[in-house]
Amino acid sequence: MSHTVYRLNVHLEGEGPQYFRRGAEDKVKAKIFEGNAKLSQLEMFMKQCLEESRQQISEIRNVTFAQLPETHWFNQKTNRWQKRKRERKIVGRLYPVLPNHTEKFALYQLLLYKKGPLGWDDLKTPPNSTTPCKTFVECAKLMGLLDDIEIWRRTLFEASNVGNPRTMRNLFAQILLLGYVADPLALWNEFLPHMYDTRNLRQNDEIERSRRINIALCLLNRLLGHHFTNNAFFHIPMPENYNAVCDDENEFFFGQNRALDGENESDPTLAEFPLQRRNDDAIETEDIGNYATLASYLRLNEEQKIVVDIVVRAMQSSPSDATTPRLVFMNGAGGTGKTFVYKTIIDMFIKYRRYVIMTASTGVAAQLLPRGMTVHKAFSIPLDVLDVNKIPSISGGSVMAQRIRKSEAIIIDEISMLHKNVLRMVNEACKNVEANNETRKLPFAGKVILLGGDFR
Ligand SMILES: Nc1ncnc2c1ncn2[C@@H]1O[C@H](COP(=O)(O)OP(=O)(O)OP(=O)(O)O)[C@@H](O)[C@H]1O
Repeated sequence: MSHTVYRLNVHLEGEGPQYFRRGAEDKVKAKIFEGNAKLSQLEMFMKQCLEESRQQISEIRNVTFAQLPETHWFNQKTNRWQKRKRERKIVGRLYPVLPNHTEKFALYQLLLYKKGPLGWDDLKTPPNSTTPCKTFVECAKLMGLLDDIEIWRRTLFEASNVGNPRTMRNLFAQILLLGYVADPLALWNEFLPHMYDTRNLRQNDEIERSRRINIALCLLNRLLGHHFTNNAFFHIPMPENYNAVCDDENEFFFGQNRALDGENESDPTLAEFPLQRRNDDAIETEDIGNYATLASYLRLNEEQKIVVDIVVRAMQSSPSDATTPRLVFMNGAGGTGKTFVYKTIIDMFIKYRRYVIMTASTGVAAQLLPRGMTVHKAFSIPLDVLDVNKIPSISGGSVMAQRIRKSEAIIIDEISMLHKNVLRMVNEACKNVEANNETRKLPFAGKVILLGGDFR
């Protein structure tokens, strides 16, 4: 190795790291409140540049932040950059910043470019100007350092010739998630007319326009939500009345809402909202008794039918009925039809509108299952499963808790690959979110548990 790499932290104003020994938290907190917090390496670089400019000398003023470590080192004791006495082979590297953290990414670009910045405002001031821009993004754009948006503009423009609002939103979400767009809001605003349905919309009807735009925002938020993020993360307005437009719970258990998603021919934004809600009481009484006539059930072989029968019988019985088994294990070598059984059960559950959570021990296995997710994700299982004192932290009002509470059955595939503590934690998660005191005492809060795997 020829050079040593010196890593440098990039942060926005007031977000610099503060290092302290355990026990000194209060001291550090007080200093921050007094405005006397220790300056970070970046802040000290800018401060020393300012000092040099006042003294009319140029030493570190001639270099960028990333070049600084080649000639200087940061003395932790004095909290200042100091000139190296001996020449050393060192290269400075800024810790990378993801482009979707737009302001920080713009700052990162500016730091790579600008030599001897005199402060935050100086960093925001383009060359040949004396007035700082409002944001780093604005400045970086003026300086031509952020031009990645062009490729996405062209992509969306091309798509807008043929795409309907739904496909445009899907594409837009993909671009946000994978394309690292520097200014998502500008892109959204530019293509907004293509993101919601404008058919039969009178030109002056602003109320109706806002309603449709809000629905488009809801649907975009939901698309992003599938990837654990939301509009706000990309600086795009959050929708109003999200729950009235998107019934996420319904979608999670029973699949896409046709009124919202099934439209190739018609756009969802024309649908009447809020949607008519299902009557949950009616669902509870829906009869699962004639499941044996379902086409998917009839395709099962005798052994597969036994498993499905046990699961259905358990669902039809009361959770407190100790005579009916509720904890089912399906053992079978690879390719013997376990997934086929899960799929049949899921089809059945969807048909009879009963709630089930379908999981597998690994993401790859989960992908093969309808609506599959990993056990860790479904029950917020901590990574360190060996710690017997750990329990999943699920807040009672969270979406996750509601899903678990509603579910009558839980399927876990590839069980042989899971540590026993995971099952313990699933059991605890079920009990912790259960509202009924009696069912809470039962294993897995009385839910039907189907485990499948191959222990050979
Ligand atoms: N009753 C059935 N009727 C028709 N095809 C079936 C039936 N059961 C299983 N199959 C088919 O057999 C193949 C293997 O089944 P499946 O994927 O369900 O096995 P598996 O036990 O889940 O395997 P693995 O453990 O490797 O995931 C699949 O193509 C599936 O469609």
